Amino acid sequence: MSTSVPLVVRLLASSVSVAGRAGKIVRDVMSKGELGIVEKGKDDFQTEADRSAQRCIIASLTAQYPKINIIGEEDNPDNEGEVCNDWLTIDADKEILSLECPPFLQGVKEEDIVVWVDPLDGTSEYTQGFLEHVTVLIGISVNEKPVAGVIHQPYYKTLIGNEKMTGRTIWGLQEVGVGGFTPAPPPASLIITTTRSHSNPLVEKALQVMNAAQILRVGGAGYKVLQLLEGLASVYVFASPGCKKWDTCAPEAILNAAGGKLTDILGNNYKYGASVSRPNKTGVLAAVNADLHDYALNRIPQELKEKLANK
Ligand SMILES: Nc1ncnc2c1ncn2[C@@H]1O[C@H](COP(=O)(O)O)[C@@H](O)[C@H]1OP(=O)(O)O
Ligand SMILES: [Mg+2]
Ligand SMILES: [Mg+2]
Ligand SMILES: [Mg+2]
Repeated sequence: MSTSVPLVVRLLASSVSVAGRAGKIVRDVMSKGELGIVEKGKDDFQTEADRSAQRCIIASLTAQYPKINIIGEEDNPDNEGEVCNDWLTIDADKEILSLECPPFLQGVKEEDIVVWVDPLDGTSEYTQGFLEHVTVLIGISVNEKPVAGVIHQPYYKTLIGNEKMTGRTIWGLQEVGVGGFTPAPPPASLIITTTRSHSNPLVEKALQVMNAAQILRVGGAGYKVLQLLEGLASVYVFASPGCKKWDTCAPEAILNAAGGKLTDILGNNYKYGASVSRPNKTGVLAAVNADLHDYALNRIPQELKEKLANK
């Protein structure tokens, strides 16, 4: 790999490759049928796929970028341990390596970067068989801001010619754009996407006030942001704590690169430095463009915003 390629671009290229490898681990665990489910908390599960995919991603990125702070969702004592060679992925996606690095990211050093890893987003859906909702998320932040990211969808199916392909990888880089799929314009009417497995009265209240033509209930922050990018929905509303920094870093970076916006329910940006608290306490509000984001933000009653802020 050429070292003349700026660090952020190399890291994104490596992340695209390793996300695909992690996606294969996610499929392999499911085909073996031994999910090894552990309950971390209420409505909060971990499987062998979450654990193994995270070990693969963290070991592979650490081997290549030893000084980058990489934070994964799973509290996994094996993270530091040996990882089989078959999981170590040091390839880098060629298409990404050839991207022009935006000037503001050219001088970035390993010490300036925090990578947020969600090895399997949509674990509830994974255990219940809603496999297309499952994604692998790798978000790259620089000086607390999400600047690049990868959403890999291990169960996405396409036909290319006569060949069946499984899995796809969507990426985004600020000031460059997005790739790995064809973005589509927003739907003509207001279609909202939201949680299917973590709802509560506040979440429902925030949906009621939107006056939406349709509400889609699907799993995972990654999958919902993909729905925005593909023109299946225009706004993602989740007025509840529950998501964490690894859920939103990659989706936010990709959505930004496509001209969209992701904030909390009060309209404030989350920060992604290593010392921030993990939970996104004040929810998620994302939209395909600033106008729709403004519309949704203005619809949410002040009282609901305060309830969430004071939780
Ligand atoms: N109450 C919660 N407990 C644990 N994880 C949550 C909770 N709410 C949201 N999440 C995480 O945020 C993602 C998006 O939320 P939702 O699917 O409900 O819209 C979930 O897939 C889950 O990520 P993960 O599956 O990686 O643990
Ligand atoms: Mg989880
Ligand atoms: Mg997640
Ligand atoms: Mg997860």
